[in-house]
Amino acid sequence: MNLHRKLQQREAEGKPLRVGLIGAGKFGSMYLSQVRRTPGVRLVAVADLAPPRARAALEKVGWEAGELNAKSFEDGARGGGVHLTDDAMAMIASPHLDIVIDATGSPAAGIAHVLACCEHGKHIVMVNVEADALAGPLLARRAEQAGIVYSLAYGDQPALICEMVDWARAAGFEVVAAGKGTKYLPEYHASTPDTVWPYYGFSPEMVAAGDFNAQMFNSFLDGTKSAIEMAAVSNATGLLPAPQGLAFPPCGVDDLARVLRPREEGGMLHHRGQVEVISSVERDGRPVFRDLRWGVYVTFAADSDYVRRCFKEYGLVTDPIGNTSALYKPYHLIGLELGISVASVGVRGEPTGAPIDWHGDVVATSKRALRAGEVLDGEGGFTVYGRLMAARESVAGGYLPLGLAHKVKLKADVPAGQPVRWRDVEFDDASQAVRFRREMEAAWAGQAQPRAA
Ligand SMILES: NC(=O)c1ccc[n+]([C@@H]2O[C@H](COP(=O)([O-])OP(=O)(O)OC[C@H]3O[C@@H](n4cnc5c(N)ncnc54)[C@H](O)[C@@H]3O)[C@@H](O)[C@H]2O)c1
Ligand SMILES: N[C@@H](CCO)C(=O)O
Repeated sequence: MNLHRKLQQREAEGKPLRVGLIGAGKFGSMYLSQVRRTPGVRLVAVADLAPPRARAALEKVGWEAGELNAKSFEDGARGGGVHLTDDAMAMIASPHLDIVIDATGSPAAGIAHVLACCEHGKHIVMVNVEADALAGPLLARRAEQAGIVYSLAYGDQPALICEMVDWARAAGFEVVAAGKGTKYLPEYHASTPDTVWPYYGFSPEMVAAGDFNAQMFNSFLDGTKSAIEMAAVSNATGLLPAPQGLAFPPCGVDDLARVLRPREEGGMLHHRGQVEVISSVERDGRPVFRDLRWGVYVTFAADSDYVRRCFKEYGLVTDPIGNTSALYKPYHLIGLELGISVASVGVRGEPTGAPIDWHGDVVATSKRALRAGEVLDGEGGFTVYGRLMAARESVAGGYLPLGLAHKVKLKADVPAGQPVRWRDVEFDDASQAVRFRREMEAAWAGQAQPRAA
């Protein structure tokens, strides 16, 4: 690991990485708290729909009011403080920064931001995994053509999983499964922003003292974020979802190698090389022993007597036959560790994970019986949750991607628990996000995508 040394060099040479953040919410705030302590990185500007909220976020995490008065992007780049703006597009177009971070969570805005980064030659760190799940494979292709780096965001679980998958493969292991932990019960699929906090485990005092968006956090709970994240991992690693989507098996860290292996070997996987999310609670609500609620894992195979023996000699926890083992990371640090992506992109020119093909998709699925005339309200809302599906199944079924289930009116009733189809909604053909997604569907239509065996 030499990122810190390279950043120090940048600092010493007076050539800091010049960074602009879009979206100063919870994730953005966590990054803002760390960037001021990071050598070799200069925060030039923050763009948010509400600049006063951005100012409040910066001050809350320790910035002095006097550090927030840069008059322009140029002023910010020269060290005159941070420039606050509501104009993300102007920030991306500015020649005074090198790396843009999208931490808005808005799929349509994310697509627009990446395309603007391509146009203006800015690297993009995509915290906005909602946009990545909607159109990441084509966005990454566009970024490559434009000569910029498109990177998943370290600190969120997908990039941490990509790192573990890369570790295993680069060390010569076959990856059997990879994924993350979360708190899951089947009833959470119907959760709404009104019911999220007790399920999530936050007391009213914690909610009152924090800076949380109830709809965003509900998307972490109702299965949507898990589906989005596993679509991102699938597209970035080639690991495929099971045909039924995510099964959320309850599993503790000592059981990873036993549970996350194929069914025919005694585990629960549909196939080798699968993405899966494990639950920190048993189906009856009891806590799982040594759960991985906040973490990520990879299971990998030995595939030779010699390596199986090494696993034993060096104390690895394995499945009963000693062929599969696991590594895990107990936590993800959200925006607090986003600097790893910024540094990797800025000093190495390498993403911390990026889509390489289109395998996984997230389909809008009704939380309850929906009636024609109702308006869908996107990730974590009252009407739909996201279900992971193979991209080929999603396209063949004509299903509506979750990232487009925003402010669209239903033309038909949808029974509870069913995927919504494109033909069930009135969508705006002229919108950039709809056009871009349609373009991705067309671009991949003729390509043979691998099918889970
Ligand atoms: N909160 C978490 O714990 C967490 C964890 C992992 C990943 N994330 C990811 O971080 C991203 C943001 O989540 P959050 O919880 O910080 O949400 P949030 O609602 O707290 O913050 C989003 C911010 O972006 C701003 N914004 C929205 N659209 C914008 C636009 N078009 N232009 C400029 N600003 C815009 C909003 O005003 C808001 O301040 C999402 O992609 C989410 O998946 C969040
Ligand atoms: N991914 C986390 C939330 C924030 O990353 C979860 O599943 O609860």
